[in-house]
Amino acid sequence: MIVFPNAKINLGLNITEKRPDGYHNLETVFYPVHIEDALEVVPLNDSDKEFNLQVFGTSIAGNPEDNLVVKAYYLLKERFNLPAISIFLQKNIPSGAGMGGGSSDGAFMLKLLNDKFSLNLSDDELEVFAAKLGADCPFFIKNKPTFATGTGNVFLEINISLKGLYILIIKPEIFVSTRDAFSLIKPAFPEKSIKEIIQSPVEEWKDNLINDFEKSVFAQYPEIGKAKEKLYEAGAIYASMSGSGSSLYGLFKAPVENPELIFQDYFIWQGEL
Ligand SMILES: C[C@](O)(CO)[C@H](O)COP(=O)(O)OP(=O)(O)OC[C@H]1O[C@@H](n2ccc(N)nc2=O)[C@H](O)[C@@H]1O
Ligand SMILES: Nc1ncnc2c1ncn2[C@@H]1O[C@H](COP(=O)(O)OP(=O)(O)OP(=O)(O)O)[C@@H](O)[C@H]1O
Repeated sequence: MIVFPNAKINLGLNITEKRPDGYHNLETVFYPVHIEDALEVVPLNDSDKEFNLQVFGTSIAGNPEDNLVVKAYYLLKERFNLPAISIFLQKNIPSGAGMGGGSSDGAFMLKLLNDKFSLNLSDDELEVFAAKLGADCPFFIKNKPTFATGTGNVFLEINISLKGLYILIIKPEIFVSTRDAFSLIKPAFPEKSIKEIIQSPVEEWKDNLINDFEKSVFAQYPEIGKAKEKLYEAGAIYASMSGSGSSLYGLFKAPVENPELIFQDYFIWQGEL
C-alpha cells in the first residue's frame, strides 16, 4: 500500500501563551500544499527484524528509530498486534523547513497502517495518536484547511479556498531549529484573530496576517527576510515564512517566470492551489 504525504503552510501564526509543559499555545491556519513524499509499506518476511526502513531522496538526520514513520508504527504496535513491515520512504518535502514534512509522514503512516491492517480507528482517535508524534501531526489526519489553536491540535474547520492562485515555495540552505525559534518569542494574543483576518481578501493580508516567528528568525538570518521582500518584488499578493522557517511562500495571480534565476541555490516549488 502506498500513500503520498503532503506538506503544509501556515497562513498566519500567533504564539499566544507559554504552557506549563514547556510547549506554547498558538493560533494559525494550516493549509495543505501538494509537495509530496511517497510512503509504502509491505510485509517483512524472512527476517528477525520488526521493521526495515529505506529512505530515498533528501536524507534524514537521526537513526531509523527516530524517523516519525517508525515512531508511528511502534505507537500503534503498543496497542495492536502488527506484523513486521518493510517501509519505503521517498523524501521530496524539504526537512526542517516549517512545512511539516516529517510530521506529515508520521500522520500518513498512522492512516496507512489503520487502513492496511483494518484497525478501525476513527479520525479523532488517529489525531490523539498523531499528537503523541508531534505538534504538527494531528492536522494531517483530516488534512483540510483548518484554524488551529492549542499546541496545533485543537481544530475549527474554516471555509477558505485559495483555488486559482499560484503558490511559489522557496527554501534557502538554512536550518532553523523549531525549539530555538519558540524560545525567542514573547507570547501575546493578537489584537485581531487570524480567524477574522483570513476572511478578508488576500490583497488585504499583507501587514495584517503575521507569522510571529519572522521578527526573530529574520534578525538571526537576514537572508530569509530579504527573500520575502524578493517574493513581493516578483509580484506576490501575499508572502510569508511558513512555520518556524526557513521556507517562505508567495501567493500570485500567475506563475512566476524563471524563479530559479531570482532564488539561486534555493529549493523551489511552484504550483496552482
Ligand atoms: C511551528 C509549527 O510548525 C507551526 O505549525 C509547529 O508548531 C511546530 O510543530 P513541530 O515541528 O511538529 O514541533 P515538535 O517537533 O512537536 O516540537 C519541537 C519543539 O518545538 C517547541 N514547540 C513546538 C510546538 C508548540 N506548540 N510549542 C512549542 O514550544 C518545543 O520546544 C518542541 O520540543
Ligand atoms: N520522515 C521524516 N521526514 C523528515 N524529517 C523527519 C522525519 N522523521 C523525523 N524527522 C526529523 O524531524 C525534524 C523536523 O521534521 P519536519 O519536517 O516535520 O519539520 P519541519 O519541516 O520543520 O516542519 P514543521 O516545523 O512545520 O513541523 C527533522 O529535522 C528530522 O530530523
